[in-house]
Amino acid sequence: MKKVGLVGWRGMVGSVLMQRMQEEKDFDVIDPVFFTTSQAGQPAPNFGKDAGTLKNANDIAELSAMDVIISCQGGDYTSDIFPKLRAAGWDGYWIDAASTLRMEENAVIVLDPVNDDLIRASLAKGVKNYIGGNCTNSIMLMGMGGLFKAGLVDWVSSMTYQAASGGGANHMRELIKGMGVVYGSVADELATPASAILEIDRKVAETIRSDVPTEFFGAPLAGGLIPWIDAQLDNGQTKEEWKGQAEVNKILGNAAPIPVDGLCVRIGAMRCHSLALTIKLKKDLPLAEIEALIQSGNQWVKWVPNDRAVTVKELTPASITGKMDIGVGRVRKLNMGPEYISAFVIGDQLLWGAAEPLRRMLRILLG
Ligand SMILES: NC(=O)C1=CN([C@@H]2O[C@H](COP(=O)(O)OP(=O)(O)OC[C@H]3O[C@@H](n4cnc5c(N)ncnc54)[C@H](OP(=O)(O)O)[C@@H]3O)[C@@H](O)[C@H]2O)C=CC1
Ligand SMILES: N[C@@H](CC(=O)OP(=O)(O)O)C(=O)O
Repeated sequence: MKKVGLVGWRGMVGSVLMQRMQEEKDFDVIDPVFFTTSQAGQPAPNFGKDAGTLKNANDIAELSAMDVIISCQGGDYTSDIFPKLRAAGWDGYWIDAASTLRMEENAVIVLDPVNDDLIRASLAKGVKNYIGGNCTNSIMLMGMGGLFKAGLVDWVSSMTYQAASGGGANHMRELIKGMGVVYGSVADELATPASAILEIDRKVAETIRSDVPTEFFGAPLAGGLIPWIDAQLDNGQTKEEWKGQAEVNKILGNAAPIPVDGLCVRIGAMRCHSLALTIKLKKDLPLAEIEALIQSGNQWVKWVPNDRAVTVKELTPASITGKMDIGVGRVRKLNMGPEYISAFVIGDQLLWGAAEPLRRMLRILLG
């Protein structure tokens, strides 16, 4: 059995990965070794198999004994440890959730329902680094992969609605605390049906401006939104927006890049990222044909007809959270012309957006 080192297993992405690996019985077919940067020597978790004690995640010799390492520990860890490991001659497979290595020439961004061919060709060529994609891009491609595969996409404008979990566990907690603070500011008035709505609104606005916690997001998210995600680039894009075109085209292995751009916005959802897409197709196709192509993308596409009742029930974070489904709906032709379509794509950003592509890459390696 292959020795698989797991780093970052107790973090948020790592915990979802452990949950999925248990569900899919991945631990039955590996020899797991758990690493930590802070708890070395303590008992390792037991996911159906005794794994002894936690090893030091900064110990290059311990890491070098692994056939495969999966890291969900974050970009700083990757930047520090990965070069040292390779410099020490380690030749195993590195699977990572962090963005650090994604655009490196010797790394593949993994999303096998979309780029299985590229992954297998890279394995055959001896590539050893397999990196999970940005959550928003992975969800978009899981939803619209059928159209990309058919070579029909001329360009994509991608406007996103990204959940708090994209920032990490503390950001999710801050969102919930903020919701509580907002509610608390008008709890008495809400209990009194006769109270004036404009007074409630005034108090809520004042609370959002001054009392909602902003330590992690830097701005109030509860009852609002933040139209900026990640670092500022010189060209006016955010880093999150830059990743759209760069990563999507790398995942697809495109020699001629398809333009992908738009604005990324943080909203008060817990762990579902959504995208409102405008897609320019290369030709005018009947809507039924476009719908069939999208549905054929992969088995996780959950097609939602462009109908009010089913859309408000099925194409929402409430419906999609915690599931492997990628919801795709609101598909229709736009006024701009017959080649222009809209689509709304939604997925759990901790599943397909982070953990799932990593465990599926491990399965590909195990054969
Ligand atoms: N959040 C997201 O949506 C996505 C994240 N990623 C990548 O994954 C990386 C990890 O993200 P995320 O899982 O959110 O990070 P977390 O902050 O939840 O976990 C990272 C590490 O923090 C340490 N840690 C310290 N205190 C605790 C605690 N109380 N509970 C659990 N862990 C603790 C653990 O390491 P130790 O055991 O060594 O102390 C853990 O492995 C990111 O940096 C990013 O590169 C990728 C895609 C999406
Ligand atoms: N930046 C994403 C989450 C994330 O971790 O992305 P990446 O893996 O590209 O750093 C978000 O905030 O929603």
